[in-house]
Amino acid sequence: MNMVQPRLAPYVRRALRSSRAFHSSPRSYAPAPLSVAHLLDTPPPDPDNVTVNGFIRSIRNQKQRSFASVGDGSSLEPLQALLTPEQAQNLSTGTAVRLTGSWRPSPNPKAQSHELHVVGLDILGSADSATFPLQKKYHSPEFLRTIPHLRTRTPFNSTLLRFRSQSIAQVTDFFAGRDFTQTHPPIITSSDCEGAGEVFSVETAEKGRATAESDGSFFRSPKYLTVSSQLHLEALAQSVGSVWTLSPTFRAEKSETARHLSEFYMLEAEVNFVEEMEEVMSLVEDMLRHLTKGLYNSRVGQELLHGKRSGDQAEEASKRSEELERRWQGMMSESWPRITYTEAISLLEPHSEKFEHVPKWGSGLQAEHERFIASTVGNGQPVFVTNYPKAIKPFYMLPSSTDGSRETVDCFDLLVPEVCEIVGGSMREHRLEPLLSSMREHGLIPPNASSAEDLGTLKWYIDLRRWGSVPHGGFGLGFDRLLGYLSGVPNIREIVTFPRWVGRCDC
Ligand SMILES: NC(=O)C[C@H](N)C(=O)O
Repeated sequence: MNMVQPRLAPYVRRALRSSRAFHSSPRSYAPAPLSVAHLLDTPPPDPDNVTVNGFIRSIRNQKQRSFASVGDGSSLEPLQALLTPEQAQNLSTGTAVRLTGSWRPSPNPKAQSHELHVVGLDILGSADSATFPLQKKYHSPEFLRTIPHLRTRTPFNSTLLRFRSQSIAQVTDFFAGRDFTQTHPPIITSSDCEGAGEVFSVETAEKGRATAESDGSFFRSPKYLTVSSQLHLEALAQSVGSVWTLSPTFRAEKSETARHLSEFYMLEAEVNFVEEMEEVMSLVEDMLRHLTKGLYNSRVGQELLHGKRSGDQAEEASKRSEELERRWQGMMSESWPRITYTEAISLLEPHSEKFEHVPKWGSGLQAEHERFIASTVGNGQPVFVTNYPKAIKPFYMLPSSTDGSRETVDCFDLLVPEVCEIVGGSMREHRLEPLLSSMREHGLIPPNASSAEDLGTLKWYIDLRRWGSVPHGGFGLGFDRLLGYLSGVPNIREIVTFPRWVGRCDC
C-alpha cells in the first residue's frame, strides 16, 4: 500500500533533519550516571557497570579497605562505597567524585542492602578537610545558620529542598485540576495591603532631585516590597475567575521568633463569584489535604516522616515520627473543626491564669491562645477560627451579620499546634460605598474624599468595585510555616534557604 507522505513545512523539515543529526552523532559508551536515590530504590540496568556522581559525606579507613559514605542530595540516606586504601587516599568529607563500579549485595544488609565496589574513581572537586566547615558530626541548627551557602549540602537540609519542590508540584497539580490560573503579581507595590505599617521601602542607592511632580525617588513616590499579593490577585480574579500565586512576601516585623521571617513565601488564592466563606475554607482544606496526601505518597515525604536525621537518638527519632504521623494524618483527615472567634474567647477565658495576655473579646488572639485552641479543639486536626472583630482586621474584609450585635467580619485563620496560624483568609468587601466607608474608618482616605486624587494609592483597587464587582474571597498560606509544621522543624529559619530576619541578611 502506498503511504501518503505528509507535506511538511520547511521549518519542520529543518527541525527533523537536525534532530536526526543529533541522534546519529557518535555516542559515548560510558554508562549514564545514576542518582543515589535511583540506585537505592531500583536495581541498576547493568549492576557491573554503574556510575554515580556525588560528594563524600564521610570516609572510614581500615587496613585492607576503606568505606565511603556518598550522597548527591537525591536521598537522605547515602550509599556505601567500598574502596581500596589507595583509592581513598585523597578523599575527605566534601570531595566531589565520580565513581564507577559494581553494585553488590552488602554483607551487612541491616545497615544497607547493597554497596558499590569501586573500580574507577575521578576526583572532580577536592575539598580541604582542614577548612571545610561541614564535618562528619552533628552540627547544631544555630551553627548551620551561620553558613547558609553550605548548609543545604547536609543530608537533611538538602532533603528539605526536595520537600519544598515536591510541595510546589503538589499545589500546582491541585490548582491546575480546579482550573485556577497561576499568576505573577508584582513585588514592588504602592500600598500596604494589610495596613499594619510593616512595609520595607524600595529606593535606589542615590535619590534624585525633588520636583513638583516627583519627590525625587525612582518611581516618583514611595514604593514598598509587597506584604501580600491579595489586592492584585483580586484584580486578576476579576479577569479569569480563580487565581493563585506562590510569591515572595516581605514584612518588616521586628519579631525574633521561630515563626517570623522578613522574607517568606506566601501561597495566595482568590476566587470570584463565591458567596459563602465556607466555600473558601473548604478550598483551603481540600488544597492542604491534596498536598499532604501527595507528599505522604512521595519518597521525600516518607524520608521526612521516618528517615534518620543527623544526631538522632533512637527514642527521640521514633517520638518524632509518631508526632509527624499525627500531624500528617490530621491534615489528611476530613471535616476540620470550625469555631468562631467569640467561641474561642469563651474557651480561653476559664483558663486566663495560664496566659501571659488575658484573653478578651476585642483583642487579637496571641500565639499562646492560638496554641491552646489548636491543641484542645483540634485533636490533631487543624482548626478554623472565624469572624474576628471588625476593629482588629484590615479594611478590605466583608462585615458579617452572623454574630449578634458585636461587629465582626467574614474572615478566618487556620491554626495548627505549635506553629499556630498558617492561613488567613476572608470574604472581601465587594460593594463600592461600604468599601469607601471602611477605608475612611481605617484612615486610608480622608473623611470627605471626593476627587480621584483623594483616593490616593488605592484608587485602582476602589475602581475594581465600579465595574462588574461580584462577591469574592481568598486566602494566604504561610508556605514556609506549613513546611516547618509538616517536617517537624521547629524554627522557620531552617526551612528557608537564606533566611532573613531583623538584623540578619548576610549572604
Ligand atoms: N491573601 C490573603 O488573604 C492574605 C492576607 N492578605 C494576609 O496577608 O494575611
